[in-house]
Amino acid sequence: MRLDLTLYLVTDPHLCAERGLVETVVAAVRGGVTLVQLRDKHASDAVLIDQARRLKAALAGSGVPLIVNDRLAVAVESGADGLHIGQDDGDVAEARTALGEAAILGLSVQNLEQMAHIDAERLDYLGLGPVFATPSKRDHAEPLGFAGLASLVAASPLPAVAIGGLKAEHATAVRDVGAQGAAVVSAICGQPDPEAAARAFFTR
Ligand SMILES: Cc1ncc(COP(=O)(O)OP(=O)(O)O)c(N)n1
Ligand SMILES: Cc1nc(C(=O)O)sc1CCOP(=O)(O)O
Ligand SMILES: [Mg+2]
Repeated sequence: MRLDLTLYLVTDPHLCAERGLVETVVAAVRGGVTLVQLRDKHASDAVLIDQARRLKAALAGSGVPLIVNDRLAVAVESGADGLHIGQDDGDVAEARTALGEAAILGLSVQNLEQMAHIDAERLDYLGLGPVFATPSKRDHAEPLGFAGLASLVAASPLPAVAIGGLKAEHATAVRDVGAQGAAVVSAICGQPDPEAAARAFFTR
């Protein structure tokens, strides 16, 4: 499936709870979200597989791929379109072998040292962050700011998406430093109108 990093929704189980995971995602896709990541740090594999299957069904025909955060087994078992892993989430080569060549595989990069060691041939994109401090990820690295983001983008051999504290008002600045787009949790999840919240990234 085609990879478009323009507006990447990363779900949060608590922020999506009131409206519901599937309904939140479907509304956000109506608003222009181009990629969706199922992220829940505490759910069991069985629960995540069920959620991923329901999201895949809801996204059918939209052209928007579904990525699973962290769990290779869940991505494979659920038939998701890809996997996003961090620096400590497992081996890129192992993930690529298990997922197959057609799957989308993303990796988090927080600094230039990590960038120097990426396995670019087996990856499709990088997630660069956090740009700003954010309560959505308690254990995040030192914020990059836009200057730090620009340095990482310049060093990246792969398409890159910025993440961490990003709101609609940052969409232009993210693209100005050369990133393909913004990945967001709270700017869409938990907003009273996720469709309008997503659309705002295209109108500012
Ligand atoms: C698009 C995107 N970029 C970065 C991350 C963070 O991944 P990671 O560092 O593995 O942290 P967790 O999300 O697993 O807490 C991401 N999920 N998505
Ligand atoms: C999942 C995640 N990863 C980050 C990183 O820096 O790698 S920051 C983050 C959470 C982003 O949430 P919000 O859009 O609400 O700030
Ligand atoms: Mg991770």
